[in-house]
Amino acid sequence: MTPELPEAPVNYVPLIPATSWAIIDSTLREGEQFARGNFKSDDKVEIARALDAFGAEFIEVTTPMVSAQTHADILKLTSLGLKSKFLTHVRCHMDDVQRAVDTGVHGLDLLFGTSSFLREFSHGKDIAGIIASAQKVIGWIKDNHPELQIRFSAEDTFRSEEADLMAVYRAVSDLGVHRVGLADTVGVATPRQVYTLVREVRKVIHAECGIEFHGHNDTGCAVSNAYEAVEAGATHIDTTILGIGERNGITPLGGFLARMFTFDPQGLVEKYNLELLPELDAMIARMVGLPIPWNNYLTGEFAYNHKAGMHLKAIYLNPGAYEAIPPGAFGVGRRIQAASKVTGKHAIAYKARELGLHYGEDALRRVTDHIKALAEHDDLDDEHLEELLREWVSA
Ligand SMILES: CC(=O)SCCNC(=O)CCNC(=O)[C@H](O)C(C)(C)COP(=O)(O)OP(=O)(O)OC[C@H]1O[C@@H](n2cnc3c(N)ncnc32)[C@H](O)[C@@H]1OP(=O)(O)O
Ligand SMILES: O=C(O)CCC(=O)C(=O)O
Ligand SMILES: [Mg+2]
Repeated sequence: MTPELPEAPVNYVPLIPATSWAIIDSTLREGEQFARGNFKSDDKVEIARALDAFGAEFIEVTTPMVSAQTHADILKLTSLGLKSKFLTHVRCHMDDVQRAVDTGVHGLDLLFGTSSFLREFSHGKDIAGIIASAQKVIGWIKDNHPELQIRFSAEDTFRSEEADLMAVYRAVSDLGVHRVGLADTVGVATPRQVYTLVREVRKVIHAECGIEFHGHNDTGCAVSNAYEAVEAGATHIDTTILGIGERNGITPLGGFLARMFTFDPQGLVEKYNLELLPELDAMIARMVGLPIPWNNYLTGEFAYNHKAGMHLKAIYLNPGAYEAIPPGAFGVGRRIQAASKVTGKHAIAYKARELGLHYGEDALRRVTDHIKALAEHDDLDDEHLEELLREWVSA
């Protein structure tokens, strides 16, 4: 139990219990499609182990069709004996599926683009052709590998005709898939669209069928859309560490968990080793050769930086005044930036007390104003602040 966790009121029932959804982390699939996502075999093992330690329920890996090395890497990953279940993302094609079934994965994530863009420019099949391929491929898997979980996703869902989508989802549900996927492939969906469509899809699939959401971040809605999907009844959310993926990526693991934490903190603590998130983010930043963005959810350098005097007064009394999520729950700390021009007397008094110094009201006002004036163009560093507080206490 994380000590800083906010206490839930007695008889509190979480609005969205963490038990209602699972993570499919796709750092090893969508993440490989990121501009700098060129993971070596050892990197893949490190990522899989880290996700497993974190508690990710599923890890999605690239299709073995990519290369002989990728095929060998999947075999290696699935033989690690991890608790996380591996899924491989394959085209709805017999060659791909036959190559994938013996890789030791728990399931196959099939997809077919259903929008007019992808029907015309990607694979050239109409809706009837997509359904016919799905029947052939899913039928073969069911007959030959009934142990495998099957998911079927309509790629570019949110630019597809609703009637087409419903026909496809109904057909694959009738074929007995375990999950259907909605993919916001170009990141164009709004939260309301996601909510509405998930509800509609729920009506045409069988009762046991899960619903997965995969959302790109082109218009900045990847986290909100994943949240709306869950609120509407989605059972699985695709994430990647730091959100890496095609173009500007997908729902980031940290961002999604930050969102969901606010509904059921205890549930998240029970499911995941949340305090490992900084290590996960740092690991991927290192592998892709980029810094963690300064404003990254939870783990960005300034995600828990407090500066303004009005904030600092309250933060010292109760950090919850200006923090939705206690940083300790995710293994990060807060930063108090007390010696800037926007500081106030309460923050300065706290800093002084930390040094064992006590200021009367007038002296506190004077030293605060002096610090604010000195910091007009740049903050004072800790050393300078301490020196000044010691000097002015007797002045
Ligand atoms: C939105 C997404 O992220 S979808 C996932 C994207 N992931 C990948 O592309 C995985 C990495 N890809 C690869 O290594 C290669 O593209 C491979 C091995 C899959 C295929 O390589 P190639 O045979 O050289 O084909 P190429 O990539 O140029 O073209 C894509 C082919 O897939 C077909 N295709 C596209 N979508 C699907 C689908 N859902 N199901 C079946 N076939 C499909 C296209 O029709 C095209 O085949 P064609 O040449 O017979 O028309
Ligand atoms: O298979 C899926 O559901 C998602 C595929 C994908 O990466 C996308 O559509 O952006
Ligand atoms: Mg994608």
